[in-house]
Amino acid sequence: MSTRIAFLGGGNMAASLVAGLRQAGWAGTDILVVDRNPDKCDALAARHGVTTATSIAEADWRVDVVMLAVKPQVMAGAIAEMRTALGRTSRAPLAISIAAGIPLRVLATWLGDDIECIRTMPNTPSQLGVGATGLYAPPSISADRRDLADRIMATAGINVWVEQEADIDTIIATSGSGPAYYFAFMEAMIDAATDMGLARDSARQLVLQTALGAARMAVESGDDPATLREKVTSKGGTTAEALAYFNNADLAATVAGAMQAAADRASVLAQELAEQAADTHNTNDDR
Ligand SMILES: NC(=O)C1=CN([C@@H]2O[C@H](COP(=O)(O)OP(=O)(O)OC[C@H]3O[C@@H](n4cnc5c(N)ncnc54)[C@H](O)[C@@H]3O)[C@@H](O)[C@H]2O)C=CC1
Ligand SMILES: O=C(O)[C@@H]1CCC=N1
Repeated sequence: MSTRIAFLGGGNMAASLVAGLRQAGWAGTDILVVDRNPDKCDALAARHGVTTATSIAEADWRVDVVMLAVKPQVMAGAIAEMRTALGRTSRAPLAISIAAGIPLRVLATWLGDDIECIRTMPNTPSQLGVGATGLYAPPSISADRRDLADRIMATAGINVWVEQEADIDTIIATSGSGPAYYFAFMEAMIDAATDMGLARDSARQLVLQTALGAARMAVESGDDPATLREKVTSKGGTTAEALAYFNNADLAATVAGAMQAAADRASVLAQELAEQAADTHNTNDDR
């Protein structure tokens, strides 16, 4: 029997994962996207032939897996609505969270005892099947359910499982947010080349193809990035000058600082959401 997957939230990341699933041959009729924005639903239905619903309450939640794909700040409310709607169905789906900064202990308070959850951190290149996803499952999750999550996320690209949930914050800072770092670098190079006199379109073509070429070499050549860098760098040549400039500006420390800032933000989000979950719990207890 086929596995039915629902996406709670049909935004950027859900759209990327749906594209990966469809490209890998997952049937559109086995994918439900629930998003309150009808434009998102219409676009995904037209592009990928998936079933959609604009109301959590009215969606058909007879599914095997729910991908938790709304923003962290609105997750509690969306799950609460889903829980009410799920009350009508008999089987509890496996939840797979893709949200940054919501620990499993917080998700568990929102999901309830009967819905197990696996935490993942994908990235937007999933839409081309070249995504990178980190995954963590608590020891209580069965091998079958881990395999199911692995199979779903593998349609997006590579999977890296971690043994500790805390490592997910490092993955957020590395591959979750990572595409944006490379895009920012591309933007800066395009601007610089344009300022130096190239037509913007020429600068754009050269920068993008260079990024693609460098990434493919790093993945396909078998050499590590340091070796590949050395092969570009002629003694007394031009690359050495540029790299010395980066070193003087302490590029490595800047990158490390940026990644730490991303991981710290995930911790702060987790703290805020844990407090919110405790408040909700206390309010319910007071009733
Ligand atoms: N964008 C990215 O590169 C990545 C995002 N994530 C995670 O994915 C999650 C979603 O992020 P994005 O897709 O970027 O956000 P987004 O804002 O593009 O998508 C969220 C969607 O949820 C919908 N939504 C909000 N409340 C709803 C409700 N109550 N019922 C139904 N739909 C509702 C919105 O209409 C929106 O389309 C976040 O938790 C984020 O941490 C994870 C990895 C990478
Ligand atoms: O910026 C964010 O919070 C999300 C998580 C990783 C990428 N985008």
